[in-house]
Amino acid sequence: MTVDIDTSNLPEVVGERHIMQPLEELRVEVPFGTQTNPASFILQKGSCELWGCELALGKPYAIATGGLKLALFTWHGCVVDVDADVEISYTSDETTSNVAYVNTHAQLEALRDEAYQEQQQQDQTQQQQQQQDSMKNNNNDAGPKLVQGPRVMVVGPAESGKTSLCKTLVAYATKVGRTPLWVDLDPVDNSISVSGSLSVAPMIASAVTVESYATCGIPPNTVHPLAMYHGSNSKIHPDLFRAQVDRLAENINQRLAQDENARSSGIIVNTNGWIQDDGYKLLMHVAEAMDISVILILGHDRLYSMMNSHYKKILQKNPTATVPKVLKLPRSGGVVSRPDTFLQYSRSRSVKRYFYGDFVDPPKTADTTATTSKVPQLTPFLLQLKFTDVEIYRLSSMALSSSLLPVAQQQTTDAVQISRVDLDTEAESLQHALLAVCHPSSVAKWQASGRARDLVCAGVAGFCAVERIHSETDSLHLLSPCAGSLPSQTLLLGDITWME
Ligand SMILES: Nc1ncnc2c1ncn2[C@@H]1O[C@H](COP(=O)(O)OP(=O)(O)OP(=O)(O)O)[C@@H](O)[C@H]1O
Repeated sequence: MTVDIDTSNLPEVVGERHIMQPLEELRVEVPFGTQTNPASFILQKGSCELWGCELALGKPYAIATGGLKLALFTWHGCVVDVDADVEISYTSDETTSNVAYVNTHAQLEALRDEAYQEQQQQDQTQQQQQQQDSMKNNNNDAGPKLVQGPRVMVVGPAESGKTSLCKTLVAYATKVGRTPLWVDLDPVDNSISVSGSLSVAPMIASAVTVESYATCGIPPNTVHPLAMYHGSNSKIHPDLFRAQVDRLAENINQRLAQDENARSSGIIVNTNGWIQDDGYKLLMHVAEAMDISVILILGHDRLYSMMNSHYKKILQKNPTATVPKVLKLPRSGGVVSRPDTFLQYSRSRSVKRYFYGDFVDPPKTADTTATTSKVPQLTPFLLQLKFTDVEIYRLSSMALSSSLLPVAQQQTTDAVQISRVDLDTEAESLQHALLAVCHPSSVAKWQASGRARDLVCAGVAGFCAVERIHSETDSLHLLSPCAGSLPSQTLLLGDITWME
């Protein structure tokens, strides 16, 4: 049934106008372009949202370099203008997946409410118990059991809409005042930090914006993510991945133990699209390590059946075991696969955004002739360091295939290894490399234990990019997000390079 959308008193058309019926979605693809030719869209009437994040009426959203593949969805109908060199744009009414996602959010909300109330009751009982104990002079130090909100993991093949679903669930949750942790375990295309990392960020409503959802995940400087450097955006090292996930899970538990609102809000985990063989094992590892309570599978029957029967077997052996609920969700018909060049630009944009922030309006000055074009939000600095001032370690994995080991023997060396880069002979190979700067505390821990995983499975202080190598003066120029010396001299190297 079509509804009459009131198109009276509309402002002048900006670009192309789209009049959308309730429950329709405008799907837009814009290629990467130049900064002088930004893509913009504006909601002229009604209401609509980008992956759960509502657009403000009459506000132009400009994306400096284009490079968009997005969907604007309306519950009640709207008028949207899109001003861009669009590759393709069309309206679709096949949006049952959006309805399924909002229903999923409602079910998660019920679990969050339950967790919050249970925690309140438990705290009350605990207080009463403590009062009684103090009257009887009993010293019962057993702490209360921490009640957890839903721990959700989104899985599915590559380009099935996992990231978009995570964004939607995060946006809906923060809109109603929740503060879930958003975990991104996709080093190939990370929404929270630069690509090549595994990361987690505590989400709040102000960190969910249309501009950042349209390009990456969160606007710079709103929330402070914890990022571990996996070192590659083209492949996943299973041992390193497992070790980093375990440590992330510990960090998440520590954080949630301190923060009651975040605990009841739960976590939302985005995974990578590796679902076959070792990839499947890694997913099961994540589910166990992160104590996942709900697994959402995007349109993949085989994966659904494999996971379901895995947990059924566990329950058959031990009927009291706690296993996650496995749910299948429809995949949106709008999800598109991105060509390699698009992905490369998109990764490069996420690194550039790390150093320069978003493009924002220039500060207002009395000079009326001053430029009005957008300027980068942040200013990175160039550090010049001697080779002797830094220690650079390459991430590597020493995992031996079981076929290379004697029968029934296990590998004795730690599979997570690092090797020092000899700057006297290998400096040239660092050109444009992205380096992770380690925290002094993790460097100290690693030096005391000698275990590489103490260094690589810790959150990094930040990232630097090698701008130039001066072999004649034995020095290198690093682009750093802030002025002053680096927090530590120990840097991690993967296979990611970046140049402006
Ligand atoms: N409904 C939609 N309409 C148009 N484009 C969409 C829609 N949903 C998702 N997309 C786009 O499709 C692409 C793939 O979606 P998304 O990143 O969510 O998938 P993914 O499963 O996380 O992919 P990957 O496994 O490669 O990280 C993205 O560019 C996204 O912006």
